[in-house]
Amino acid sequence: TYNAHPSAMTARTNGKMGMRQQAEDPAAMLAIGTTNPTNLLQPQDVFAEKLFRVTKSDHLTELKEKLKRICKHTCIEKRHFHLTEETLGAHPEFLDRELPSLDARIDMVATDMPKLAQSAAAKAIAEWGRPATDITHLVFSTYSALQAPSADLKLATLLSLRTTVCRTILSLHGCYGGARALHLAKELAENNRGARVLVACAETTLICFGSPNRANLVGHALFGDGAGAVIVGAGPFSEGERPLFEMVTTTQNTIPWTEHVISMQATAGGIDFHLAIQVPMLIGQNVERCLLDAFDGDAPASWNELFWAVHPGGRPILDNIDTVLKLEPGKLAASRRVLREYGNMSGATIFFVLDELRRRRKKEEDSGHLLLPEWGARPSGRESPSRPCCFALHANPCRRS
Ligand SMILES: CC(=O)CC(=O)SCCNC(=O)CCNC(=O)[C@H](O)C(C)(C)COP(=O)(O)OP(=O)(O)OC[C@H]1O[C@@H](n2cnc3c(N)ncnc32)[C@H](O)[C@@H]1OP(=O)(O)O
Repeated sequence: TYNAHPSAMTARTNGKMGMRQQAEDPAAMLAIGTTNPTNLLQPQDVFAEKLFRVTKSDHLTELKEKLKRICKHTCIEKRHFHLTEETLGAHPEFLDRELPSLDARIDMVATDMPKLAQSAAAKAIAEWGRPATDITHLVFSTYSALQAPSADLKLATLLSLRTTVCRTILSLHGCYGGARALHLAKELAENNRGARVLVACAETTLICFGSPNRANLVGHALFGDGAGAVIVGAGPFSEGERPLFEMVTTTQNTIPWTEHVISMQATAGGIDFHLAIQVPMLIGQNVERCLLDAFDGDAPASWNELFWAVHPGGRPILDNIDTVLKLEPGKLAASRRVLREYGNMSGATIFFVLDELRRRRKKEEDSGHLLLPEWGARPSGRESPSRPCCFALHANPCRRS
């Protein structure tokens, strides 16, 4: 309901119409769940051999050697995939970009991708401890949503969310989808008193898989499948709710003229993506300026005063952030571990990093040696360097002074 007079609008929205009042405190993450497909776990050291065999590309010896070199440099040890050799056997069109395959891919992800998200969300809801019907908003991000009714409705149905749940889907945001979904959830939670927002992100490379060529080689070496979910809510909290990370501020920043650097395009043969070789360099050159913009004059004297939850887009990206921000060794350990264990799961990756960080903090707390700083930042998580998002996070809201 809109009214030209602001005070009339306030009166109306604070009245009986339900959750329109603002929350008392900043939003916080109340629970985190992650999951990976169990179909295929692929060690990185045999990935090139296997990919070239299953795609019948063994004759491209030079390309295979290059993928082996690239795989060695990723610092990834293993990745999970939904797509199996059996599925590829049943869908030879997935190998040949000239053959139409988008319909078959969409059919498969339409069923399987919401189930992957369901598994992560169910873990988050179980940790949260309240019934799924207490969720008021759902924000779902994926680069595989090319259909309506879309994956958000399917996920809401699978989880038996109430029919009044307010749903939003973010499509083709790629790596910054998880961060943008969290950003939206913060705004929803803080502007609707009592709201509890389920943020979910599920990514599967099935939608873009193809036979190896020069253009997709790095993608083959980097990306994996996974899903993450977080419950976001702002205070007052109900009994049993435990804030994990307070989401203090969120910003998004654009590096001009970089739209061409990372892109995705739906074609009859699946989604094509492009990763320019300059990505790590552009991030290195711009990360500090984006952070200074985000902190808006309030930046700490040293970036080492913060803990870091960085989207591990690739090993040289993390290396450049380390170098430029002069981070102490181990500051990006959570991001590096997630990259090593799962690869780059695009938008879902940040949920794994946050989960890893809270595990590390818990371990430190239990041992009585708390090393992780109380305040943190989460730069990156972008589909392209042109669209970074940044959070300031507070790891122990109860201790806030
Ligand atoms: C922005 C975000 O954060 C969002 C995302 O997650 S999107 C993904 C973003 N991530 C990236 O773009 C980073 C990808 N790059 C990497 O991880 C690394 O560069 C890499 C593992 C591919 C190679 O590691 P490296 O230390 O750069 O090794 P280097 O010896 O220089 O390169 C190895 C080969 O890869 C090639 N290469 C590197 N980056 C490439 C790229 N983006 N495209 C094509 N080829 C590439 C090099 O030309 C080199 O080829 P030759 O062996 O034939 O000379």
